[in-house]
Amino acid sequence: MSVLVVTGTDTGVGKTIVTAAIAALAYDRGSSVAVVKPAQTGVGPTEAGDLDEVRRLSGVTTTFEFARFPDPLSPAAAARVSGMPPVSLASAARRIEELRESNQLVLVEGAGGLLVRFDEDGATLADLAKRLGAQVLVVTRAALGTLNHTALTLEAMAHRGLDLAGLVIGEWPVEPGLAERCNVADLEMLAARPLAGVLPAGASRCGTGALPAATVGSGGAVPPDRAGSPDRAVPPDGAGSPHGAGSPDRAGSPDKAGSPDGAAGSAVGASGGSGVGGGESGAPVSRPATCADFTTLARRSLAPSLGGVFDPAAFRRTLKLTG
Ligand SMILES: Nc1ncnc2c1ncn2[C@@H]1O[C@H](COP(=O)(O)OP(=O)(O)OP(=O)(O)O)[C@@H](O)[C@H]1O
Ligand SMILES: C[C@H](N)[C@H](N)CCCCCC(=O)O
Ligand SMILES: [Mg+2]
Repeated sequence: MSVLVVTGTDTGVGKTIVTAAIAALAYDRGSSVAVVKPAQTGVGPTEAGDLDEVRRLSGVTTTFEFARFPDPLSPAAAARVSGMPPVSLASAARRIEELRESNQLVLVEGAGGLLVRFDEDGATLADLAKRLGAQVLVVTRAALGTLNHTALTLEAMAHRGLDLAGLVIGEWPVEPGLAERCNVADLEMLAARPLAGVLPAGASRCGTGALPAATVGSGGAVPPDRAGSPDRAVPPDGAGSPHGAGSPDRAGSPDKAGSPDGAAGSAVGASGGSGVGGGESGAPVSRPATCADFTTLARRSLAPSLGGVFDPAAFRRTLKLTG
């Protein structure tokens, strides 16, 4: 149904954890969700990639990595160096369109920022989003330097007629300094809208016994019944939370288009291996505590447009910001 492209102002800004958070919330409310990483670079054939992290945190197992290149480079450069063929934008778009037919939400995580190249012809994630007619979510940093990177990304999107789904801060520090605090209002000014989410630092430690303190959303969350904003980027399909955090969960996803990660020409094994959602048809499986914790955190950290209850105005009040 919907495709949401997740980009960032840079590599390492938290696209993967934000993708996992959106996936967790969609899954929790009963949506069929697929997550695609068209090109994974910087990890070897047997190493964990971004989709392993998505599976670990969200419990979503319908994940697809179209190509993997070992060198930590842009997909175009990594393909060139490895001698492997680059990712074809046309074929990536085709496969995502197929997934869209059988899933209520398809999340597509880029590599690095919006204009990083997939191939020698200069195809980018922006081209993929355009071809798919997908909204683009921009993950950004909180720290000094983010205003320029964010402005450049948003300007490039506007130039290409791409629709902004929202701006999310990927990692909000436990002790924000002056720049981080001031940047909240300035980022909202650049996006011409409130933040669509703020993930707290340490969010990826879910499941390691070190869930971060509720630095975001505590006292800022709006009641769950507000989670029906008309301008939501993620469709409000499904009623209630059939996969409620910690509750018995769905059986394996019968609605997958093709087979999950690793099965379609990828060298990547299905190393998610947690058994989440992987039960025999009809047999409920439990959602591990990692995903329950992470889903709770995701709900507090993402705005209603992304399925959560994060309230940017309350967040600003908590920071004692006026902007
Ligand atoms: N909110 C957060 N809490 C804890 N760690 C975080 C958070 N956001 C990002 N990180 C960490 O920062 C690093 C980079 O983040 P991440 O891998 O999500 O970046 P990315 O934008 O997905 O980069 P890439 O372009 O490689 O896909 C990771 O080690 C991740 O665990
Ligand atoms: C290896 C890294 N983690 C990403 N997967 C790829 C980032 C490419 C960035 C290219 C660039 O903007 O210079
Ligand atoms: Mg990533």
